Amino acid sequence: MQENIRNFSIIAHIDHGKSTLADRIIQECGSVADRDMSAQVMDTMDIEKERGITIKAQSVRLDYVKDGQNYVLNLIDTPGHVDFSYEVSRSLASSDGALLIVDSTQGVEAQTIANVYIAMDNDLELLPVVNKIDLPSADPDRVLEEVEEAIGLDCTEHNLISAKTGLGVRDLIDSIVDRVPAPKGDTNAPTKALIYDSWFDSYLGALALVRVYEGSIKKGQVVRMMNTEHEQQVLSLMYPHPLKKQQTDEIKTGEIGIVVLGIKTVDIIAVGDTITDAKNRTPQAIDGFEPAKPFVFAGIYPIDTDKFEDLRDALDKLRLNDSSISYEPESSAALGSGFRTGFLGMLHMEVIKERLEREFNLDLIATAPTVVYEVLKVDGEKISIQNPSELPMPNHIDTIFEPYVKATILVPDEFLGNVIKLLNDKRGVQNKMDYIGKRVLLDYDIPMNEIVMDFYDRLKSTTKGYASFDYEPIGFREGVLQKLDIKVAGEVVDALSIIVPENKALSKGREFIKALKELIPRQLFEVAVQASIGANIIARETVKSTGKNVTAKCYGGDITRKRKLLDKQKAGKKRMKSIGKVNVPQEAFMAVLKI
Ligand SMILES: Nc1nc2c(ncn2[C@@H]2O[C@H](COP(=O)(O)OP(=O)(O)OP(=O)(O)O)[C@@H](O)[C@H]2O)c(=O)[nH]1
Repeated sequence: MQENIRNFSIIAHIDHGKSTLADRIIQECGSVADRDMSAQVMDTMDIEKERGITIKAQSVRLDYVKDGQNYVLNLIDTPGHVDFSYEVSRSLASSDGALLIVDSTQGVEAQTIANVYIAMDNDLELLPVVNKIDLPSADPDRVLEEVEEAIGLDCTEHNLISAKTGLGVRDLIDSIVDRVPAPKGDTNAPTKALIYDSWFDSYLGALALVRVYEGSIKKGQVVRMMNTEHEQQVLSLMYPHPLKKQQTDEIKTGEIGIVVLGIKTVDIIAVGDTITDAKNRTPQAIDGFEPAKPFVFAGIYPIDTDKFEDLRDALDKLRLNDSSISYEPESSAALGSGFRTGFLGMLHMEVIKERLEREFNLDLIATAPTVVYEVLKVDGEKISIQNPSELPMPNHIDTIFEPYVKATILVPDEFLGNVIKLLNDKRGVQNKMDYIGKRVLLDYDIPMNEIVMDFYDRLKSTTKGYASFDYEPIGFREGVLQKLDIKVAGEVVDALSIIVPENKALSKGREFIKALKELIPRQLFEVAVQASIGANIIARETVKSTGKNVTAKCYGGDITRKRKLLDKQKAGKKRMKSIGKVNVPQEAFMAVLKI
C-alpha cells in the first residue's frame, strides 16, 4: 500500500558510515541472513570493497514491521566522494527523505554541507543522525550544535547511533517510518516513472532503475522513454536487492524497481528520462537532470600499439555501465594511437584506468589529466579544447576561458593561514568566510585546473588531514593562459604539453623539467629535456648517459644469463613508452601534477 512505503537515502561526508549503516539496516530488517552478511553488501564492485568506497549508488527494497503494520522501505545508498556527487543528486531525486549522517568524532564536513543543499533542493525530509557514538571521543552534543549552526537544520528530534554495534539502529528505522512522508501520486493516472540509474547486465541487457510517480509499470506493457522517444516492451520487473532480486509483475505508484527491456545498450535508457505508456501517455515528463558531464580529460594509450582495438572494446564495454565516460580516438606523435577520455574527476579516472588494466588485461599509459578550455579565436570561431596540444597558435587566439569551481572548505582555525595561502597560490578568489565553533567555513571560486593539479593532497598535508573539501562547477571565466611545451631529445612530446597561467609559465616550466629529469631513466646517450613557450626555450636540463650497455658485461659466453638480463630490461620497459629513442616512464606523464 502506497501509504506504507518509505523512500529514503543516506547522505554523509566520506567515511562517516553510510555503507556500514546501510548494512545494519538491511540486517535489522532480516533481509540478508546473518551468514550471508559480508561487510558492505551494498558495495558490489571489487574496487569498491578494496578501497572501502562507494562508487555506484545502490538501492534495496526491505520489509519492516512496526506496531503490527507492514512497511516497505526503499533504501538508496549514495557515494560520498565528490567525483560521484552526480549519483547523490539522482538518488535524492527519487527519495522522499534522507538520513543525514554525521560522525560524532568529526562533526560537519564539507560534503555534509554540499549534500544537504542537494537534499534541500529536492524538498526532502532530513533526519539528523549522529553516528559512531560507541567511540570514546564521541561528542554528539557538539556535533548536533554544529549541524544547527552550519546548516540551520532543527535537531530537536535526532537519532544517536552506532552503525557498527547496531546501537540505536532499530529506533532510527522507527523514526524513518514516522517521519519520512509516504510517496504521493495518482495510482490511476498514466504511467510516469523516473529513470534514476541504469546499468548493463551481461544476461539481461540494459536495466533501468526507476521510481514510479504515477500509475504503474506492468510486465508486458509497451513503454515509451519520453526523451529518447524509444518504445519497448517490458520483459520483466524486479525489486532491487544486492543479493536476491525479487521478480514482480507490477511496480506501483511510489515504488522503486528494476525494469528489464532487453536492450543491448544503456544509451536508450538515459538517466533522468521519464518512462510512460506508449499509447496512454502522461502529458508532461518529469523534470530530469542534466546528463553527467565529464570534467577531466586525459589521453589513454596502450603501451603495446597493437592493443588499440582491444582498448576500444574495453572502453565500449565499460561504457555500457557508466555512461559518464566519454572517449574518442586521438593520436599523439609521441604515444601513437589511443583515446582522449573524459571522466567525472580524478578518482573516477583512477578507477576506470585500474578497471581497464585489471578486467581487460591491458597495459596503459595515461597522460596528465586536464580540464576543458574554451577558446575564442580571432576569426570569431569558438572552440573547445580537451587536449593542451590542440591549443591554436597564440596569434590565432583572442581569449581563452577556463572552467571554475565553487569550493567549500572546512578547516580548524589553527590551519586557516596555511589554507588561505594555498588557495591564493591556486588563484582562488574568496567569497565568504564563517566561523562554526572553532572551525572556519571557506567559500572560494578557483580555476578547476588547479583542483585537478594536486590540490587535495596539498590541502590534506598543510592541515594534517583536518580539512575537508567539496566543489561544484560554476562555469567558465577568462584566463590569462599559455601553452608550455616539453621537448625530450629535441622532439616536442605533445602528450606532455600543458596550459599554464602566463605569470607562472617560467617557474612551472623549470619545475616540470626538473621533475622529468629525475624520472627519465639514464639512456645510452645524453638526453636534453627542455621547456618552451612558442619558439622560446625557457629552461633546460640534461639526463646524463649510462655510457654502457647492461648486456655488455656478460662477455658473449653465457647466453642464458644474457637472456635473463634482457628479460629484466623488457619487464622494466613495460611501463615505458619510447619517444624517439628515449624511454619515458608513466610517472613522467603525471609529473606535472606535482609541480
Ligand atoms: N567505531 C565505529 N566505526 C564505524 C561506525 N560506523 C562506521 N564505522 C567505520 O567507519 C569507516 C567508514 O565507514 P563506511 O560505512 O565505509 O563509510 P561511508 O560513509 O559509507 O564511506 P564511503 O562509502 O566511502 O562514502 C569504516 O571503517 C567503518 O567500519 C560506528 O558506528 N562506530
